[in-house]
Amino acid sequence: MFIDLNIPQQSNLAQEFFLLRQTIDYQIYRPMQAWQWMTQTRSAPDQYDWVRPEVTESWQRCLDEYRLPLGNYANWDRYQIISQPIQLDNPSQKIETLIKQLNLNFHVFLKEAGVMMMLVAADGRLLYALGEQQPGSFMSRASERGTNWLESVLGNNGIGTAIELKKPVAFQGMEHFLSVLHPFTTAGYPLLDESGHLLAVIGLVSSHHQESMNSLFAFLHLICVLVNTDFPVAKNLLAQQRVLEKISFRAVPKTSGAFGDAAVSPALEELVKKAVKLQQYKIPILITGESGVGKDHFVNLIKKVGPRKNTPLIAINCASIPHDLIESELFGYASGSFTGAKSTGKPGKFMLADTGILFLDEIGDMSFDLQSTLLRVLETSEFTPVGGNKPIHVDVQVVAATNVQLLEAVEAGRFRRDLYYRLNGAQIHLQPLRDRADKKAIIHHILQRELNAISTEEASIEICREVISLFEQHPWPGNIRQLINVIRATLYTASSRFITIQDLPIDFIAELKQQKLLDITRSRHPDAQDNLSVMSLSDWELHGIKTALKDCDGNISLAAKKLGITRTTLYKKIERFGLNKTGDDGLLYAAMSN
Ligand SMILES: Nc1ncnc2c1ncn2[C@@H]1O[C@H](COP(=O)(O)OP(=O)(O)OP(=O)(O)O)[C@@H](O)[C@H]1O
Repeated sequence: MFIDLNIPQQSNLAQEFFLLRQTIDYQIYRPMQAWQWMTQTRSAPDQYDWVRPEVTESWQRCLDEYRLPLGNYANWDRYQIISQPIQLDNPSQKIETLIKQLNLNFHVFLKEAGVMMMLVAADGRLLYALGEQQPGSFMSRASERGTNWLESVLGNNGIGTAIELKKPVAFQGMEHFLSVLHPFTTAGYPLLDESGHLLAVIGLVSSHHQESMNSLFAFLHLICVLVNTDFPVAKNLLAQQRVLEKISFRAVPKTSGAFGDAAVSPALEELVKKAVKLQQYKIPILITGESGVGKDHFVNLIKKVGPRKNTPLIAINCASIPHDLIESELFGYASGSFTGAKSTGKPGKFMLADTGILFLDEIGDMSFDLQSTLLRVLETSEFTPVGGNKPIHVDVQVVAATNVQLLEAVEAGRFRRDLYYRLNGAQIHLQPLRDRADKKAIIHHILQRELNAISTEEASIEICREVISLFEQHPWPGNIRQLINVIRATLYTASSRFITIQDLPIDFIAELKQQKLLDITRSRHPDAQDNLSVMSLSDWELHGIKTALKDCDGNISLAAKKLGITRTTLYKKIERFGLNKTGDDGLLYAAMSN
């Protein structure tokens, strides 16, 4: 089998790489000091301006959990090649075959670039390595089949840490715990099965560590995208990637239960059950909750599964009935009762709802004088059509809904107290989406539903995890209605079948920024490159400080907190970089004394 290098859409690659870079960019980079400090103090530095948190955390594991020795030597006594045969399950065997195939296409590049590509089993043992190494060197031994790359043996490294964290990760130079890896950059990309179970890791090791982490990661990513395009098993596995923010949602076969395609979590189901019971005793139900939480939708659900499921559901929007038509709308009229009336007469909503449910939507917005008319009928279940002379008795289940605080309206004299108690036989409150324990489940359900609606059999639409995570964090002031609108606007106007932040509607992006869920750089177009990756270390530091000061409007305390350093340290750095004179961006930081 020859693998056709069918490179996916460039725009997707650019977007994914942009997302990836965000995870490996430093604010300030000073691993040498950090490493020396760690070897002297036997503790990982917790100041974020030294090394990235991933580095600190992995060093901490090396110290506390694996108790690796410190110093200028590798953990040779535990570094070993495990000789017993490596049993691979089926998917890993397929991946190994694939990597061998990729060798046909990459070996020249690997050789020229001094990069080793490795396939490592989930237990940390190396299965296969491509690329040439100097005989007798550390790397030539570490690339033998069976070599154990786990963190507990070689300290943090792209491969072992990817196994530990089950996410793509890279380390360069002195970010490695063991000095034997200091001359290298290591990167690893885990392949997971659909349930998140680790199958193997594809790793790269480069001997040119300076500034090479980004390009190594990009190359690794390219390999994995190629795996993804031509390898059905891996396609599903890679779909689960977290840092690559790859597929999290794709269309699945449609299923429909008692509630159709509604998002019904156990909590909502409980409320439906309660409402069904209330209907059995014909107790008026008052549904409350913010706009868009699904009050209307809820009424449809309780009709679907309640005792009145085969009877009419008649809805009245109490806020919009014209005042002079209210009586005829509600009670109907007898033939010829007024000019313009139909000669046959017309049944009103109460009549139409007989034996079924009468839904009084937006009851809190009903005008005060109409409230007494309504109260009268609710009390007797009887009404007389306009122009008629015989009262009519009806059997209706009354359900009202409002997003107004009705009790407050009662206190303020805008809503009749007696009507309030008449409607409020029992109250069902639908919480705003942001407060619901089942918020994520609802979001996921609706995403899935909308994806199903738009995906075709041939082509699925996929949504990157970062977008989903923003959805999960957003407070959704417009509740489920807003959620549906944003999802639809995103899906229907997306530039490709892989949805990223760039596809979100502009007004929603603005809302995310306002909520501080998205910073400006995260929503920038992926093609907007900057030169951050080729800055010197002190440029990094300066850049980090300036950015923090700007973000915090010059507030020293906040900026120091953001940078993870003390105010005194920040003042010193400001002085060192001459930021206490007027900066090139016109800010005089020295004037800030907070
Ligand atoms: N559980 C749910 N599953 C799927 N869709 C839902 C669910 N709840 C609400 N929706 C959808 O959310 C949107 C808003 O719901 P609905 O109109 O019922 O809200 P509301 O609380 O009545 O709003 P308002 O007070 O503004 O009238 C509708 O499109 C509805 O279909």
